[in-house]
This record gives sequence, C-alpha cells and structure tokens, in this order.
Amino acid sequence: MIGRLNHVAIAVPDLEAACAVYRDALGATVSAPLPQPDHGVTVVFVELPNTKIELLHPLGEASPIAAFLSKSPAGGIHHICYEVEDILAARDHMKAEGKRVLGDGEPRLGAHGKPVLFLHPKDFNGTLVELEQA
Ligand SMILES: CC[C@@H](C(=O)O)C(=O)SCCNC(=O)CCNC(=O)[C@H](O)C(C)(C)COP(=O)(O)OP(=O)(O)OC[C@H]1O[C@@H](n2cnc3c(N)ncnc32)[C@H](O)[C@@H]1OP(=O)(O)O
Ligand SMILES: [Co+2]
Repeated sequence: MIGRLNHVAIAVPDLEAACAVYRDALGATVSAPLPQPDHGVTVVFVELPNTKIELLHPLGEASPIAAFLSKSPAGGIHHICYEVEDILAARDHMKAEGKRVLGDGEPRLGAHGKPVLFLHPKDFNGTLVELEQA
C-alpha cells in the first residue's frame, strides 16, 4: 500500500537555528517558514535529492508537538510520511488491520495541499506515521 517516502519530520525548539544547520552546514535548499495554523505548527521543508526533511516548530496554544518537545527539549525525529495513492482506501485498510487512525479519521489538507492522516505511534513500532495522498 505505501509508496514513496515523502518526508521525515524533525521537531525543533529553534527553527532558525535548525534552518542554519541544513542550509549553512549541510548546504541544502531550505524553504521559507510556512505557518500551518490548522495543524498547530510552522514548517520548513529541506529539499533533498530523494525526499524532504520537514522541520516542525510549535504554533499556537494547542500544538501537537508541544508535548513531544517538552519530553525531548533538544528536538528529535517526530514522524515519517509515506505517500499513498488513495487516502480513503488506505485509511479503511488501516482500520481493517486494527491500526488506530488519529483524530476524527477524516483526512485534512497538509502542508503540500494534499490530504493527510496520522497513525498512532504505538501501532507502528513507536513511530508516528503520516500518510499523504500522492
Ligand atoms: C504540517 C502539516 C503536516 C504535514 O503536511 O506534513 C504535519 O506533519 S503536522 C505535524 C503535527 N501533527 C501531528 O503530530 C498530528 C498527529 N499527532 C497526534 O495526534 C498526537 O501528537 C499523538 C501522536 C496522538 C500524541 O499525542 P498525545 O497522546 O497527546 O501525546 P502523549 O505525549 O500523551 O503521547 C502518547 C504516547 O505516544 C508517544 N508519542 C507521542 N508522540 C510521539 C511521536 N511523535 N513519536 C513516537 N511516539 C510518540 C508518547 O511518548 C506516549 O508514549 P508513552 O509515554 O509510552 O505512553
Ligand atoms: Co508531516
């Protein structure tokens, strides 16, 4: 069911410092910060030849990454995003497999303007999984 690796997301306490690491130390192309108020995060995309790194910083009072950063104040890998051809078929398949789809189970538009869903980390070897419709 899963296709390409779309991105690996890293939660960071200091977005500009994290951008500097990828832009200046590693020589990558780094996007401008993109506020995503519906998701409670500001994101920066780092373009790599074969995938992307998504730098995540909390936005607003109820950010889903606030608890993660309080447990890991220096930041860390937060989720991994796989592409799927059909997000609703993927959701229904995950449910049939007994995997927990987070939220109300309805896809929302992600940072690329495409429908996304999240799957519980406890069902995927301790890794939060995002599915994005290709
Ligand atoms: C920009 C848009 C979009 C895109 O287009 O790319 C994004 O990527 S948005 C990214 C941010 N959005 C989300 O993360 C939404 C989905 N997340 C959630 O629904 C919640 O964060 C969560 C995963 C359900 C956890 O929330 P909560 O239950 O409130 O936190 P706890 O701290 O109580 O965690 C319970 C349990 O799970 C472990 N955990 C939590 N987060 C992660 C994680 N990222 N990776 C691995 N494990 C995680 C946490 O440690 C707890 O474990 P125990 O302590 O053992 O119970
Ligand atoms: Co993501």
